[in-house]
Amino acid sequence: MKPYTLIAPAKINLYLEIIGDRLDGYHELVMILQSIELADRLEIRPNGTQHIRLHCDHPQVPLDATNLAYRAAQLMIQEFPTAFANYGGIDITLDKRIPVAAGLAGGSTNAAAILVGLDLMWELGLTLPALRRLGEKLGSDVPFCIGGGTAIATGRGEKLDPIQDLDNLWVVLAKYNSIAVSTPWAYQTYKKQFVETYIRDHGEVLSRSSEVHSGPFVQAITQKNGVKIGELIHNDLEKIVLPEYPKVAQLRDILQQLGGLGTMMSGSGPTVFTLCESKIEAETIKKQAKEMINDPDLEFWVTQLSSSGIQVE
Ligand SMILES: C[C@](O)(CO)[C@H](O)COP(=O)(O)OP(=O)(O)OC[C@H]1O[C@@H](n2ccc(N)nc2=O)[C@H](O)[C@@H]1O
Ligand SMILES: Nc1ncnc2c1ncn2[C@@H]1O[C@H](COP(=O)(O)OP(=O)(O)OP(=O)(O)O)[C@@H](O)[C@H]1O
Repeated sequence: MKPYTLIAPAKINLYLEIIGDRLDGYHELVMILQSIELADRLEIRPNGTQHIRLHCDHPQVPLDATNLAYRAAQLMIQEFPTAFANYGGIDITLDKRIPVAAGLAGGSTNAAAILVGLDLMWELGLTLPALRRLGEKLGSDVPFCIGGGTAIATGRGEKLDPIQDLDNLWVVLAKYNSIAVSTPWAYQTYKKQFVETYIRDHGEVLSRSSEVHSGPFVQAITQKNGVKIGELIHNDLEKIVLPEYPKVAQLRDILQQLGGLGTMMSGSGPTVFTLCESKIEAETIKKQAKEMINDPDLEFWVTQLSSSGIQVE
């Protein structure tokens, strides 16, 4: 049986609005999710044992059952015991290029790659909706990561509506190596600061329609209007993460001053991105920011928006 190599792209959030509280402890969201070309590579091969073995030399990546790629393989074994009995265990080798705990869905895209890879290796013939339903069990960002591209995500992030792909723009990403943000912490703090206060003040749970500008945002994407997109990017979690991490707030300010179409934190952070019209513009902003901040802890990437989800090499 042949091994498979999977390309698992990261995502950025172009838009993240928290519109409500949910009984299951999650938040109701309206998001625009966007794949980027920065990607991890995962190789899966049958190992002739009854076990999942994960190999990765990145110091921040766990190798046990807390790894989302490992959990995705466990889920496939549980859902398809006959295929597992026929094909046996797998070795997963993860080449981690997406920064960890960065707001770029690194773990989620790895999980998505394992679902897609085992579907192929075990010849299951699962449809995209079926793969996405499996992905939901692993995390809110996983369903998006399977198909990637540009999508409107609602619910807790798992309900997806595709929109026109926005693959003509470039992006500069910047992240302090020593700063990692926990997604549960960001949402729990949001809940304490905004949702619970709302309940206290209004006597009812927070539930609003998308108040900011997701409608105009979708229109700007359809028109491929980079300037408008840059003006309308929005992330409610910035209200939580930026005050807690002043270095990230300062990085965001500096990148914003340097130009591009728009600058924002991705997801629960702490990665900050600037959207650009061209690669040259992105490289220039990266160079200037590097000179201005001059901190070896700060890492930059220049990459392009992508219309791809998980790809088989
Ligand atoms: C920040 C984003 O990455 C933006 O795309 C996502 O909203 C989070 O996606 P994710 O990491 O796949 O999230 P999950 O693994 O499903 O949940 C992690 C934690 O985030 C919180 N969470 C997540 C999604 C959501 N709609 N509401 C939440 O409150 C919950 O506390 C949950 O325990
Ligand atoms: N395959 C994986 N790759 C990276 N981290 C993983 C993986 N599996 C589990 N983890 C753990 O999950 C934590 C969050 O890592 P991840 O890179 O997925 O965060 P993130 O990009 O902020 O996620 P999201 O954007 O979906 O909220 C890490 O601190 C790490 O311990």
